[in-house]
Amino acid sequence: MSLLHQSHLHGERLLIDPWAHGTGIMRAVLARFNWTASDLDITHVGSIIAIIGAAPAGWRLLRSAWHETYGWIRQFFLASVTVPGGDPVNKNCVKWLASNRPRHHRAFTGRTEIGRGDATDRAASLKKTRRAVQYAPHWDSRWFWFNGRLFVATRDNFSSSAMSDPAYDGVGGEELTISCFGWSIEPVQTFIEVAREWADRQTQYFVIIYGRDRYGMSWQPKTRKPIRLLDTVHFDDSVKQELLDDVRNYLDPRTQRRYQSRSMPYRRGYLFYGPPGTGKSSLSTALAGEFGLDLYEVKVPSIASDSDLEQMFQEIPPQCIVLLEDIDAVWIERTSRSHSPDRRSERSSGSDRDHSRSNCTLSGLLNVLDGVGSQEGRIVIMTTNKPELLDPALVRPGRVDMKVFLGNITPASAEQMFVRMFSPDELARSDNAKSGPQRGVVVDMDEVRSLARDFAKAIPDNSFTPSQLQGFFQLYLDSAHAAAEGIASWVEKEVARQVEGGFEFLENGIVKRL
Ligand SMILES: Nc1ncnc2c1ncn2[C@@H]1O[C@H](COP(=O)(O)OP(=O)(O)OP(=O)(O)O)[C@@H](O)[C@H]1O
Repeated sequence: MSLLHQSHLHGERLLIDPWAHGTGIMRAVLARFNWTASDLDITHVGSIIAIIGAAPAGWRLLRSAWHETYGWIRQFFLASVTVPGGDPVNKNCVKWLASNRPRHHRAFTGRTEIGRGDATDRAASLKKTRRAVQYAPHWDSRWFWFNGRLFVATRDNFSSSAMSDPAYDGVGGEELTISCFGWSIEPVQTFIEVAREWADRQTQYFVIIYGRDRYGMSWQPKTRKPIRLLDTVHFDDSVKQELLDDVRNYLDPRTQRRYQSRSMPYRRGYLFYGPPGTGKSSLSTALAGEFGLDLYEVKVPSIASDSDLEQMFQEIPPQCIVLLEDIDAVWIERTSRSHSPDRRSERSSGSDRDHSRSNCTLSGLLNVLDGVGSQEGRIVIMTTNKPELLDPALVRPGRVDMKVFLGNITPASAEQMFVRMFSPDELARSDNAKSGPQRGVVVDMDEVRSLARDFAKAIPDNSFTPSQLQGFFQLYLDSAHAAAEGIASWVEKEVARQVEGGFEFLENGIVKRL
C-alpha cells in the first residue's frame, strides 16, 4: 500500500499514515531531547523498531554464549565443591553469603514467619493475619571476593522443587556449588570453614532444635531457643552437679580416645524421669545450651514404624543430643513382663492399641540405640513420666548410664526460684525490654533473699511441681512483696484443689468439677 502524503503550509507532514500514531508518540519523546520532527523519517522509525525487535534474540544469543563460555571456564579454570540442599554446611554458606550481600540486592523470597510476630504489637502478633513476613535474599548465582580470590556460588534456585516445600525457609534448601579460580579446592574448603565458624558464632546464644518435617521425611530446624542456663532448672543441686560432670567428662576428647582404645562403644545415655512439669524437657534444652550441642527431638508416640526410627537415627549427626520423649510409649513385644501386669492385659487385647502408644517396637528402639548401625558420639536422653513401665533391657547400663529423677519442688528450690524471679538484675533486664515506664518494683538483693526465705517456709515439701510454682510467679511478676504475701493463700487453694481432684471449670461464674 502506498503512503499518502499531503503538503501543508507548514511544510511536508504526514497526514494519513499507519505509523502516524506511533511516530506521534516518538516525536513527543524526541522533542524532549530537543530533536525536531523533521529529524524523524520513516526509515529511522523502521530501523528503531527492527533494533528493538531483534534485541531479545540478541540477548538470548548472548546468554547462551555466556553459558557456553561459563561451562568452559568451570571445566578448565574453576575448582568447586557441591553441597547438597538441607545439609547444615549449605545453610552456613548461604547465610554467610546473605549477610555479605551487595547493598542493592533486589530479589528476595518472602514467607510468613510462623512463631514470630510483629515485635511492636504483642497482642496483634498473636493473630494469624499479623504474622511478620520474613525476607531472604533470592539468587541463583553470586560472584564474590573472599581472601583476595574471586568465587562464584550457584544454586538451582528457580527450577528446584525446594520453593514448593512448605518447610522451605529460603536458606539452604537447594544444592549449592561454590567455585573459585584455580586447580585446588583448598580455598573453597577455607571459605566453607569460615562460613561454618561464622554461623556457629551467630548461634552461640541459641539452641537449635531439630524435628522431623511434617511428612516425616527429613530433619528440619524447628526452633531456635535462647540458651537456658542450668541455674534456671531447679532440682537437687548435687544430682545436677553429678550430671554436669558426667556429660563434661563424656564429651572430653580424651574420654573418646580411652573408649576407643578399649574397644568400648563411645555412647552415653540418660533417663530423666518424674511427674509432668518437673523440668525434663527444660533440663535437656539447658544441657544442649551448656555444651553447645544441637538437640534432635523425637516424640516417641508419633514414630510411624521401626524403619522410620532407623531412618531418623541414620540422619542424625554424631555430636548432638537426641531427646526421646515419652519413651514409655514404645511397644513392648516381650511376652514376660514381671512388673507390668497392666501392659500384659493391654497386649492380650490385641488390636485395641492405646493411642498414646508408638508404632515402634522395643527391639527397633534397642537396635538404633546400640545396634551395629548405630552411630557413636551422640548423647541420648530419654524422658518418661512412667518409669515403672520401662523394660529393664531399655534402661540397662550401656543404654542408660545415669538416671535423673526430677520431682516436686523442695522448699530450697522454691527459694532459689524466688531469688531468680525477683533479682534486681532480672527485673531491670525484663523491664528494659518493654517499652514504656518500668513496671516491676525493684528491691535490693538482701531484701529479695529475706523474702525468698519467708516464701520458701510457706511451701510444703514435695507437694507442687516447679511448673505449678512457675504459674504462681506469673501472677506476681511485678512485685516480690506481693508474691511473698500471696503464697500462703495460693498454697491453701492449691492443696484444697488437689484433695478434691477432678477437672475444674467455670459455669455462670461458679467453679465446678467433673
Ligand atoms: N525444675 C524446674 N525448674 C524450673 N522450671 C521448671 C522446672 N520444671 C518445670 N519448669 C517449668 O515448667 C514448664 C514445663 O517444664 P517441662 O516441659 O520441662 O516439664 P516436663 O517434665 O518435660 O513436662 P512433661 O513431662 O509434661 O513433658 C517450663 O516452662 C519450665 O520452665
